[in-house]
Formats: sequence, structure tokens, C-alpha cells
Amino acid sequence: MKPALASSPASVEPARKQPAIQVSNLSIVFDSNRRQIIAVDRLSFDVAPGEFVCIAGPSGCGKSTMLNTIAGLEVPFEGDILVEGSRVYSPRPDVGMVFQQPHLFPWKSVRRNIAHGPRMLGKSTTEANAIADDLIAMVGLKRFADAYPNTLSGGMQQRVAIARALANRPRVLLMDEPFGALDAQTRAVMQDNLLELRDRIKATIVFVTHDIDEAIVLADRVLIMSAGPGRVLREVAVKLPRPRSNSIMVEPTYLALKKDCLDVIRAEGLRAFNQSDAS
Ligand SMILES: Nc1ncnc2c1ncn2[C@@H]1O[C@H](COP(=O)(O)OP(=O)(O)OP(=O)(O)O)[C@@H](O)[C@H]1O
Repeated sequence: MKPALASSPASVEPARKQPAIQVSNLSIVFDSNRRQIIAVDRLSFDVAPGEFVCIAGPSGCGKSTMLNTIAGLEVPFEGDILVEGSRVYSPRPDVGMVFQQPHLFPWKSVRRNIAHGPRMLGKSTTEANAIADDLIAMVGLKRFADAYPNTLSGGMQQRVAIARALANRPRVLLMDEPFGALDAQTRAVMQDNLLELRDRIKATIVFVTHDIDEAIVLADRVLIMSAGPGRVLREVAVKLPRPRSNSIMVEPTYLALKKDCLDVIRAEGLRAFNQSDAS
């Protein structure tokens, strides 16, 4: 009889970390005026724990629909989405979402906007306010804790929206063009703020943007989607050193990555244009 092995070859292999997000063969279809619109067609990708993934792609390719589905706001027509290994059926507190517009409660102060989520999860007012005050400090709005949204600039409101999305300590943060409505200067400041924040919160982030500079500055990996219905056309790993700020935009490695992304986007734009012209 053979002696029992102390460990089989399989058991000495390093265990692969479970992805934070697994999107498998996802299709999303809308019924509109008696015709079906395929918003997303058999889309698959994984996001590793703690990874920052940016998604770029032409208008209408299904980026928002896909993000809403990961957030549990839309239902897949086919396929699966797992977050931290469990299937998404509806919005959940471990997944936070930030939209292009801040959507704050206008009748609540900054503190009470941020404390809202923890209060809904049963925290006392004191506990929820303590969580809010920590986040208010993190996003640099201490002087505005008692202010109301209509007295804040767009960038400040968006910082409140980010703090609010973080209040339930999500493992996954989904951001749908969160800086898309801001001017260029505020946007650059917000990108730097987000990079600092990300180092502290350690969440997995999926960030949709039309701006390829923004995608490369922020991401560990950029997924470029095809024209609708969207699928992943190219994955670009961004191995630029961290900590980063948007001052890296002039470096040669950065410019080479940008060219790579823009070439793919241009070729896809042309393909989609020719296709629509032919049909
Ligand atoms: N509720 C809906 N009902 C019908 N069609 C929809 C609905 N939501 C989205 N669509 C369609 O699904 C497709 C994908 O839309 P989606 O908003 O996800 O694209 P996107 O890539 O986020 O676009 P953009 O970059 O312009 O925000 C589009 O053709 C859109 O018209």
C-alpha cells in the first residue's frame, strides 16, 4: 500500500482569491414600444477584491444599465452577477452607488444626508452621526456639516454623495460618471480626492466614465466596451505607480497607455459608424 501523502499537489497550490464582483454572460433586455432593446449582450468580467476598474465606452453601450444591475436596481434577462460570492437580487448595504447627479435629500443637512443609511440599518442617531462626522472629515467638509445641499457647490454636493454611499461601509462602490457634471478644475480635484479616499476605504470600485484620462489616472484596469449592445472589447492594465495624482498625465508611459486606449475607441467608433451607415 502506498504511504499517504502529507499534502496532494492540488492542496499546495495557492488558493485563488474569490473575485469581489463576477459578471457572467450578462444580458439585459428592455421592452420599449413593442420592440426589444438589448442593452447588454453576454457581458462577462471579474473584478478582484480592492481593485479599481474603470469602464469606458460609447454612449448607449449599456454602462449604466450594467452598473445598475450590479447594484440590484435592474434585473438580468440572462446570466448572473455575484458580489462577494452571493447573487444580487436587489440593492444591498454592502454595495454603494454614486450617480452623475448627487440626488441628496434637500431638506436634510449634510450630516443627516450621510447618516441616513446607517439610521435605516438601525443605528442610533448618535452612532449614525459619528459615522457621518468621520466621513465628513474624510471628504473635507467639516465646516459644512450643518449646511443644506442648496448652499453647496456641485463638487461639494458630489463629495456628500460619495460620503453617503460610504456610510454603510460598502465592500463595493459603484460610480456612474460621478464627476461628469463638474467643471474641469473641480473634476481634477475630485479625482485626487477619490484616490486618497480609496487608499483609506479599501473598497472595490467600478467607475464608469467617458473620459479616458480620468479612467487611466484612477484605474488599475480599464475595460473598453464596444458600441451597443456592450461587450468588453479590450482590457488595459494600468501599472502606473501609486500613490497617483493627475499630474502623471504628462508621463511617457501614461501617454502610451492613452494612445492604446484611444486607438481601440477610434476603431470601434468607425466600425459602429460604418455599420449604422450601411443599415
Ligand atoms: N429603462 C429603459 N427602457 C428602455 N430602454 C432603455 C432603458 N434604459 C436604458 N435603455 C437603453 O439601453 C441602452 C443602454 O443604455 P445605457 O444608459 O445603459 O447606456 P450608457 O452606455 O450608460 O450610455 P451613456 O454613456 O449615454 O450614459 C440604450 O439603447 C438605452 O436607450
